Amino acid sequence: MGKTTIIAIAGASASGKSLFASTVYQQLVAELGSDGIAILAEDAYYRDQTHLSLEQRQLTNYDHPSAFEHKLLAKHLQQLRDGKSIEMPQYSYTTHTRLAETIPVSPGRVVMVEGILLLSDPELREHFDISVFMDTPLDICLLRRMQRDLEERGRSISSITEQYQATVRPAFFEFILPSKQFADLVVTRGGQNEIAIDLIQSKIRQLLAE
Ligand SMILES: Nc1ncnc2c1ncn2[C@@H]1O[C@H](COP(=O)(O)OP(=O)(O)O)[C@@H](O)[C@H]1O
Ligand SMILES: Nc1ccn([C@@H]2O[C@H](COP(=O)(O)O)[C@@H](O)[C@H]2O)c(=O)n1
Repeated sequence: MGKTTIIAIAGASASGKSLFASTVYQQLVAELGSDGIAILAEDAYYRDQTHLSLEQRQLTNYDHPSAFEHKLLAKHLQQLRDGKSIEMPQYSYTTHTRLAETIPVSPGRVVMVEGILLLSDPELREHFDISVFMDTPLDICLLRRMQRDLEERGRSISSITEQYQATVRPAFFEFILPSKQFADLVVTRGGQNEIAIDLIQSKIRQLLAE
């Protein structure tokens, strides 16, 4: 196998990171097959909290770097680069814990990883060959997050608004926005930016052809 390229996709919560990553992935997989290209989620590396009660887990700040096991993510990225398979954790936003089952991820020529704090961690940044920042207006992110958290993450309007004001918005200004300077490509209009999707896909095709 040739050299591995690791592409990070960062940005605010609900800025469209996973939609962007999966759009790029699905179109390429249709052309190239699933060998050679893999997607990881930073959210899968939220710390396991099974030792805490549900009430205690609800008090965790999920927008602070300390909520993530970035060292494990860094180790997994290095293993994929070294041509080794990894077992990616799975995470539940309902119980705020890791699931017992992991997902095997085979090494590929291209690894995409998406998450809010990827570019804010200097050690993680060392692993990225290409960094993308989704620059979606924060009010749009909030609207999308509300709808998603209500429909998919079992949250109430009051818990969404409390969490947003207590941790999500402050962390955006403290950690996420300052990390934009480390991006090679800043993407506006998220998953609807077909030019940006095309650019990343062309780069990936070029890498896979080398
Ligand atoms: N350009 C867009 N137009 C409409 N809805 C979008 C767009 N981008 C993302 N969404 C929706 O917003 C929500 C959050 O998007 P997602 O990609 O999961 O964000 P992130 O991974 O950054 O948290 C999802 O429900 C997704 O379908
Ligand atoms: N138990 C958890 C874990 C995380 N969150 C929120 O998820 C956001 C990151 O995921 P995105 O898909 O939105 O990028 C982050 O802002 C956390 O607040 C949560 O609510 N509960």
